[in-house]
Amino acid sequence: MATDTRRLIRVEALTRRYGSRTILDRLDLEIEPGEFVALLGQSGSGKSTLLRALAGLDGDVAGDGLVDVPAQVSVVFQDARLLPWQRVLDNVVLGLDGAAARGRESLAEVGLAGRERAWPNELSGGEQQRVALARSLVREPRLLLADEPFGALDALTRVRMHALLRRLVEQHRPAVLLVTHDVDEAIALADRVVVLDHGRIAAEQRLDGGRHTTEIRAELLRALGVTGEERT
Ligand SMILES: Nc1ncnc2c1ncn2[C@@H]1O[C@H](COP(=O)(O)OP(=O)(O)OP(=O)(O)O)[C@@H](O)[C@H]1O
Repeated sequence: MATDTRRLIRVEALTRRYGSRTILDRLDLEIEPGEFVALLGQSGSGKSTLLRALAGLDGDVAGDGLVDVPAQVSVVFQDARLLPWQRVLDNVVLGLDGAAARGRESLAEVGLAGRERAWPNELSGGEQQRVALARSLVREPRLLLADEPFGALDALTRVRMHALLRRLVEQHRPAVLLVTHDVDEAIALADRVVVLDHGRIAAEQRLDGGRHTTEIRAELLRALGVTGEERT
């Protein structure tokens, strides 16, 4: 059988403009199947714009370039975006016919077995994000896009969610693009960290165990424009 050498996700010379402002500037990015890429960048650097482009959620935005992504893409946002009038299980399998059993399995995977019939407002913020993850994973995405999914959670819940996400990704092996403000979160979770600056890639670091993470962290912070004095 011929080896499929295609890259799973390919962005080439991607440009996006809002009015006269160029937000993404001839950006190139490739993500391998199953690779976990974290995207860092100062506020306004274009992270969410890139994610929206990959999700196909920016239909009427001006720009050009190539976006080549697989058909099965799931997106998780900072807020869980559950439908308040649908029970937890119905939120997970929304739009999928005959998927209740798979939905239950997904809920069990995120630690919410037994909460299928709860209403979203009966769940904590962290639990709602678990439901959002279950909703994504039940669709078996080849690409999982996550825009600061843990940004609104407390530190302890965030650490738990990191472990959960790592486990789910190991099991389901989607490629992941995670937008985050948190350098340590990026280092903890990703195979590769990419820093965006004014819509271009300013730095890239692989977490393949070859180098010490303190060194990688310092380089990422430098690329983010954090001065030595500000570093902790
Ligand atoms: N719909 C829009 N109309 C006009 N300008 C927009 C729109 N969406 C985003 N922008 C602008 O594009 C720039 C990049 O926004 P984007 O949300 O991609 O940045 P970001 O890196 O995700 O920032 P943050 O970390 O603060 O979420 C910002 O300056 C923003 O004001």
